[in-house]
Amino acid sequence: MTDQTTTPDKAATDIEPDLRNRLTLTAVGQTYSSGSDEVVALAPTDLTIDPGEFVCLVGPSGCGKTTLLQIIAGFLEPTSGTVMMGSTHVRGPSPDRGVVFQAPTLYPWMSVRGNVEFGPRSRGVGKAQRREMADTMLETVGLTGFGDRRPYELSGGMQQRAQIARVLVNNPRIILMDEPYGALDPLTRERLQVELLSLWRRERKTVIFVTHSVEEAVFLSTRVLVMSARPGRVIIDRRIELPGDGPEVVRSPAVIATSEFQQLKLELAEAIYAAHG
Ligand SMILES: Nc1ncnc2c1ncn2[C@@H]1O[C@H](COP(=O)(O)OP(=O)(O)OP(=O)(O)O)[C@@H](O)[C@H]1O
Repeated sequence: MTDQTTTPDKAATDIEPDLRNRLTLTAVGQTYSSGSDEVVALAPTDLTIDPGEFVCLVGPSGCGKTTLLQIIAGFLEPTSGTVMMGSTHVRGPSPDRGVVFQAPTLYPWMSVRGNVEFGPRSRGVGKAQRREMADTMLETVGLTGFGDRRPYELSGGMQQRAQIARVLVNNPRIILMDEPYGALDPLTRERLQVELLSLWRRERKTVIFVTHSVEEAVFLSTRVLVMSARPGRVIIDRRIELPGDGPEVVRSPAVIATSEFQQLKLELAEAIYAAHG
């Protein structure tokens, strides 16, 4: 399956750059069937995400966060509705939408650099160029000097950085992250959160990030979507603005101590608690 442009190519290239990277979900729903059982994981959902947004998805366990992310990634075709990336109908995975999972999925038999080179190599990029691309990305995520190591020689946090480099090297328009820091210790997690914010500022990508932590969601995002218990649907769509925010500013963990942060965290935590039903 590959993505399909539903309008002529010319129209697709004439479209405003911002709209080309806009993600639009229309009545997207998912029902899983196994035997005679049916599970409505995601109720029909309408959603628009603009380029450069940092959106966090939170909600009770089993409310369909991963399902929604997998549909946007193109790993899962929804049982109803459509996903559009600009004027292109999402019908399968694409390097345009890079995915970072909770458990790093690096190939253990390859070096770290080999893992990062994997995407460009599959696209036929020559050896010298893909090596340069990989080394640049490893530098971006703070792994200069670790390219020749095997993934198992890296710590969990370093493996997550390598995974992010492997996604970024494909220059995706959207980065989808499914609880990427869930398994990390609190200090590493905080460091990687700040690194991610700094990367997001520099690269100007759209990020969609699933987390169970309301604090993580408020700290990272420009927008939080709260989902209800099954069948999942978006019940709160909240813009996040914190003291000191600005187009070039990378938030510091110090913002967590502000009353504005704590107030937002409380508001969203209460909504999630109520969403448990
Ligand atoms: N392949 C599948 N077949 C059948 N049911 C599934 C499948 N995948 C997910 N489900 C069900 O769909 C619902 C939503 O699952 P999903 O993994 O999207 O939730 P989630 O919000 O990401 O959960 P968690 O926060 O626990 O990771 C759950 O009830 C789950 O059991």
